[in-house]
Amino acid sequence: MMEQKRKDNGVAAMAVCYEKFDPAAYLQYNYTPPRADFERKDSIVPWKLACLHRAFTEGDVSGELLVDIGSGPTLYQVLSGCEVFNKVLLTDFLDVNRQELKRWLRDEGGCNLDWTPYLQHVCKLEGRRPSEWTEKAAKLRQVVLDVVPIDVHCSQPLAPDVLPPSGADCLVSCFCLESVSPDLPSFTRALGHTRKLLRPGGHLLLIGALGESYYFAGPGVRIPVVPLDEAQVCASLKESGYTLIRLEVYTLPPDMRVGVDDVTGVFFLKAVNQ
Ligand SMILES: C[S@@+](CC[C@H](N)C(=O)[O-])C[C@H]1O[C@@H](n2cnc3c(N)ncnc32)[C@H](O)[C@@H]1O
Ligand SMILES: O=[N+]([O-])c1ccc2c(c1)CN[C@@H](CO)C2
Repeated sequence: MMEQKRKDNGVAAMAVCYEKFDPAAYLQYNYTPPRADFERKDSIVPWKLACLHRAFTEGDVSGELLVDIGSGPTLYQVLSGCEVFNKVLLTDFLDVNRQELKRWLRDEGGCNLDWTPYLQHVCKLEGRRPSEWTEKAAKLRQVVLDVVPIDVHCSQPLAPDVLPPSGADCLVSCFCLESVSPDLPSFTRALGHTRKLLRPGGHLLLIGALGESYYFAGPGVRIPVVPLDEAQVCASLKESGYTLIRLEVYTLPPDMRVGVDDVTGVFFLKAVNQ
């Protein structure tokens, strides 16, 4: 009884932290230069986009439905996947983030970040002209089904009727699980909960923070993070029932450490549910 209460308290405390999450600040901190500088070979966001582009297009990932776990206020994570899947479901715990994404999807203006450079960069990765970013934006708006609530700490993270009985064909999740879990066992349990959303043989594309113990999601909004190393990520992946295909690591150069967190590295992994 005490153990369950301890788990519940940790998750509840994390939810309180997220009440102050500021999408505009978060986007400013992490998705503008230098971390998102498309002219720099060593910038973090182009590295992430290259990992995702390769993973979605190297031939083993296929199906109808791609689900993004913990989308936040960002779209970069599905810019390659929207060309491979004809249905994309975005998810987040917070309504402020779901509303940010819906504003972009409705093309009504008022978004807190201009995604054009991202769309142009991914067009280039696809061998297309950057000017085709408008077609890519239209494609993304066409394939996104909805932006729905999610809680990865629930054994059923999504509402019952959201997914088809067969589940998703592919999951993508970026900087979510380690940023919402009070400790490593909770991170591993959340990974296991997400696996239940994925069909057998489906793929997981996971991006996350290494060595990070906190990040700022707004002025004075300090959110604790489970500090992970590669070995822990691989152990949690195996314990939750996934089979690792590939793990890649980006180590932050000093000028990518901009004071909004203490992250030391970023991992990208591709895994399969079998
Ligand atoms: C660090 S942000 C990551 C956002 C985005 N995926 C990215 O790549 O930048 C973590 C996200 O997890 C969401 N979140 C918080 N608690 C959650 C929970 N219990 N289940 C799922 N997502 C949660 C937050 O609302 C936030 O959008
Ligand atoms: O450099 N980046 O592209 C980037 C993007 C998002 C995030 C980080 C770094 C590090 N902190 C996490 C929250 O735990 C969020």
